[in-house]
Amino acid sequence: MANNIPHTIDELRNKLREYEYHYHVLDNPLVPDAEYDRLMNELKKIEAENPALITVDSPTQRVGAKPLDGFSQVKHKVPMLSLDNAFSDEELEAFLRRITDRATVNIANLEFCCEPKLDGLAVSILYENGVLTQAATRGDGATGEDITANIRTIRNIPLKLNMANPPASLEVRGEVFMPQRGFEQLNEKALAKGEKTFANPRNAAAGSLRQLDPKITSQRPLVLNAYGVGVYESEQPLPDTHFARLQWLKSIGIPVNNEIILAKGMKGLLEFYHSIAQKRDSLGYDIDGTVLKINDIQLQEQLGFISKAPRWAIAYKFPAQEEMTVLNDVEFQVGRTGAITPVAKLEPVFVAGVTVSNATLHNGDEIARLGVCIHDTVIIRRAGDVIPQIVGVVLEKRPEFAKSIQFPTACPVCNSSVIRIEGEAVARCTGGLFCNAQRKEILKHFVSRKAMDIDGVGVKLIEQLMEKELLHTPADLFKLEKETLARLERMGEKSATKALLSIEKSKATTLSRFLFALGIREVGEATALNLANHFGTLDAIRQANVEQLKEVQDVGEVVANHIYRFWLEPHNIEVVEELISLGVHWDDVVQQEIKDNPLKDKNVVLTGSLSQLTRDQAKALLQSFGCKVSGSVSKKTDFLIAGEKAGSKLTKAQELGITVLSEQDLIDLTVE
Ligand SMILES: NC(=O)c1ccc[n+]([C@@H]2O[C@H](COP(=O)([O-])OP(=O)(O)OC[C@H]3O[C@@H](n4cnc5c(N)ncnc54)[C@H](O)[C@@H]3O)[C@@H](O)[C@H]2O)c1
Ligand SMILES: [Zn+2]
Repeated sequence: MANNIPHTIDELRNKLREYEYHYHVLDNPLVPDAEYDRLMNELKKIEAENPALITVDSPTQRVGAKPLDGFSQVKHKVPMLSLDNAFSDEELEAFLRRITDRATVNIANLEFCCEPKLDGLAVSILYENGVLTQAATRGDGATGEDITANIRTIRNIPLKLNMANPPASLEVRGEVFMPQRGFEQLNEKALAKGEKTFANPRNAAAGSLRQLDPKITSQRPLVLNAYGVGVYESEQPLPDTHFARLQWLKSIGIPVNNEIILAKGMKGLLEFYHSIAQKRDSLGYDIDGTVLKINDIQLQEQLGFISKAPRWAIAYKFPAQEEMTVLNDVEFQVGRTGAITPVAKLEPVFVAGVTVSNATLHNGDEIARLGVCIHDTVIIRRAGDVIPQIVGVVLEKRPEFAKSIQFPTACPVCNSSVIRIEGEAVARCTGGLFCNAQRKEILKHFVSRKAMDIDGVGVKLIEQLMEKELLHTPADLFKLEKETLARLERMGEKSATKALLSIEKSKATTLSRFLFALGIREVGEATALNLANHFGTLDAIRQANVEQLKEVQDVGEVVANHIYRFWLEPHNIEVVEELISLGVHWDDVVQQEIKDNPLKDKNVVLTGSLSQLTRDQAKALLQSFGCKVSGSVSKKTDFLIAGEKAGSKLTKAQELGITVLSEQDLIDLTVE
């Protein structure tokens, strides 16, 4: 066994170095911090038990990582250190005990400056004679990267100190981080452009600050909070407590965090820790714990440093928000609107205080973006009240038997086909009228006032009937019998009669109400009316292709596709035909006769931007004169109406020799 230790230690150290490189240098961690911390603790334990094995280059003895090649290097005059960690009250007590071992103080009265531990990256900013002249990352603590140009782009960092007699040099130390809102917006933009997103705000901040092109940094929402002073040269001495120094920094224009307070003894430290933990979700920026520092600078100096951290401060950390676990399977759930959501079935894991065994994967794009497979080890993030999410895959742990995730082509609930309309992230079950997952919403909508207007059938009754398996599709409503209804809870003879009467009455309806009642996605009342007026009969609507559907006012590509797909699903047709055979009827819409005019029956295309009419107004105007308005220019096109900045359609029309009219021409034609 003993022989095994050096081997284990080497492996451990190499693993830690690899993780540090990816985290500190590439800003792209391979594993969650919790995993890194576990390995680090293990190494510390082995080294504590075998002090002879400690080497100067062990990860326990060093800070961060070497600076990246692309940047010039900055040597820190005063080393930039790390912090010792505590993860429990016992570890915090041990820290306090180490202080009393070295200094005669009464802990109960010892004052600490208590600060949130901001989750970004440490920077050093040098002001010479009041002017910002240099900025650097922490790097390996001795040497950092020159990021002066990038730091100058951060709005809350003054380029000049706000004071009369500035010190010859003042090195401000602090954390640059990205507030959550900015992080979300940045990721949304990246997603929209199909670019890589950041797993968390810390990576986003580090990746944004360590850019070779400061223009990119300037577009990133970064913020500085200062937490200390490094080099200081001036005739004026600095205040003699840490807290007073922070106040002074604030007074000369350097931003300092507002949550910082003074507290005494173990009790005071714990109170701060718990109150900040409570506020954590509402701060608007990520913190991963508290930093507790002895306030008296003289005592700080007396205590000094151990290898890579001061003895007078500790980071008391919160439980990790990111953990890793195995993705056992993916289940596809069908929502009330037919949206199909992949749900990750996880090996249960404890994250930020709760056991997590499910996480949302959102949609097919998200699965592709993550590149996640079943049996992968994944990184789970649970921040605040947000549903746990998979933010990354630990590729080095992918087993050979990992298998890719197949998005279903048929609905897992009703077996209707699943489609995804171009430009939409969500895939949906098309069996709207038939699908059990969607039936409650569909039925509620079907009976509603502006649809079939069945006022004797409310939500409670629908729920009861569904529970008793008496109601699956809207057609079942028309098969209900009085005895069945009367036997239901809170129903009785009278309500049953009333329900049946209003069901009977609803059979005489209009085409537009019926269309609206079918609950086709994005077909609201107005669209249903336009469809009915345009096509006149249900059969005509059923037979229309996407191009023909797009001729209807207010119907664009997406809506046309929803309507078209609805009729492609045989289950929907079954229900509609059943409704009709059960007696639902309407009069076909009589289409108005349009008087002869130069525009009647012409094929017209609109392009460019109009100044007097909106697109929809122009379309409606043309239709009222009997035009067919379509989206693309072809040989069949009679007129092209071209507004400002018309592009390829105009060129094509000119090539085909098609008459081109201006917006004014159109108005003149229609006024006469
Ligand atoms: N996931 C990985 O692969 C991986 C690899 C390496 C390191 N890490 C993580 O990095 C951390 C270790 O890095 P570290 O050495 O920078 O230590 P640290 O982040 O735990 O603590 C030191 C840092 O805290 C920051 N800080 C925030 N608020 C502060 C305040 N008010 N006062 C003083 N400092 C404040 C400073 O940037 C300082 O450099 C751990 O959380 C570890 O899990 C993760
Ligand atoms: Zn379905």
